Amino acid sequence: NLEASFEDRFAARTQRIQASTIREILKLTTQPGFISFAGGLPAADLFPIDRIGEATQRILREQGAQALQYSTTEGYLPLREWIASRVPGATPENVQIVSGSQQGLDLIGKVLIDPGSRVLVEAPTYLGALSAFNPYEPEYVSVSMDDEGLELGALEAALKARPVKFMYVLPTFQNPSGRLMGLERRRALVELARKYQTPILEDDAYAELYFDGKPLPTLYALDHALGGGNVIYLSTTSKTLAPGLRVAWVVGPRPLIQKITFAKQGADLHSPTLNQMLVYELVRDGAWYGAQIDRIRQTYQTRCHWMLEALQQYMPEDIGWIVPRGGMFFWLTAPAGLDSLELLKRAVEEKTAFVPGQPFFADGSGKNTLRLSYSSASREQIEEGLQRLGRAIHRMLGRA
Ligand SMILES: Cc1ncc(COP(=O)(O)O)c(CN[C@@H](CCCC(=O)O)C(=O)O)c1O
Repeated sequence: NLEASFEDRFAARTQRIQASTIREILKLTTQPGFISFAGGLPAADLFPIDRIGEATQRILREQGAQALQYSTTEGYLPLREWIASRVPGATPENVQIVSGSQQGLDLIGKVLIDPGSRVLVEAPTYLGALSAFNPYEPEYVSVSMDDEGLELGALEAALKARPVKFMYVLPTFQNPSGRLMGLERRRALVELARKYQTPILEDDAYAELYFDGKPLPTLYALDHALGGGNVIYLSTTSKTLAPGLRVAWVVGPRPLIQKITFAKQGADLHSPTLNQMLVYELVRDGAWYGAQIDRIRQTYQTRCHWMLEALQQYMPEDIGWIVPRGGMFFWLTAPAGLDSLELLKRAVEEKTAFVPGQPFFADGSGKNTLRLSYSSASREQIEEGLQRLGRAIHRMLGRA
């Protein structure tokens, strides 16, 4: 029949389009009584719903026609000006608003990756970036990490071996490992990237979610101090306001931003006008926005501590983890033989879930790793969910 014949009609590039593991698990976890640690879902109890209602009403009252009309592809100018004012050396012409940083990843892939282009990524890296880049058929170069992030020796060897189109780096509370790259490593990385004239795509989704100490300078800022032009910076309001608004931005060299703007014209014309105006209304009040982010930081630090206690109590001793100093995730490593995909099946039987680690590795490794998110779990859910997970792991490791 005609419907079935679509199976033969798909473009060749769709061979590289697979379901997102996170999105697929998300669907699973809507069953009652299910406790999921899978999606990096920001704490819904912290969404500023009343303030968003008031601001939306005000915008519709005072600028309704503009808010509901088509608008420019580049994005709402006052918001671009606000973003540029916080990025060293940036003007609004360096800023493109995108519908979630996920769209930023897709558009950057679309304008930079040819079939066979080498794209350098961390091992592990954010699986959503791999999903965005895959249809453009890159050849990934996976580079190992130590406690601080990318190992620069391995990185230089890879850059020396063959030309790389760009490197995708998450220096601040890396997804999924939670790692934080220190200042010296950041400086050395930026210098290395300039030496090999290989642009860095810096994905800074979790920059504001630090628990202690001061935020470190972005790779973009460090590169700007050396003359600029070699870092593309991605950030989003998904973790500080609400992911459902889909408002994020790319800051980068003007020729690239212009190309992304043209690509976006062909993708969705522009990001939602009302949402951009709403985000601007919220962030322009620095006192409120700063307090909002403080609330989020304190909540995640508390939930992170609860999960750490539960891990110590319920995990077998041969399960290792990295204690994050910000962000949303614990990254667990099990004994080499344990397959976390198999573990997920047993965990789901116990009505709990996490993200198996293998989809975060471009080189197919990482079977024995898993990612847990604490950002939207209560103390009881963390306690109960980790007990369930502990039982599943003990059974798999063949212990009572
Ligand atoms: C490093 C990094 N870059 C981009 C994104 C996408 O965020 P946007 O909401 O598109 O701005 C994210 C969001 N990742 C979350 C949310 C995924 C949400 C989902 O697929 O349901 C996660 O890893 O669970 C990220 O961690």
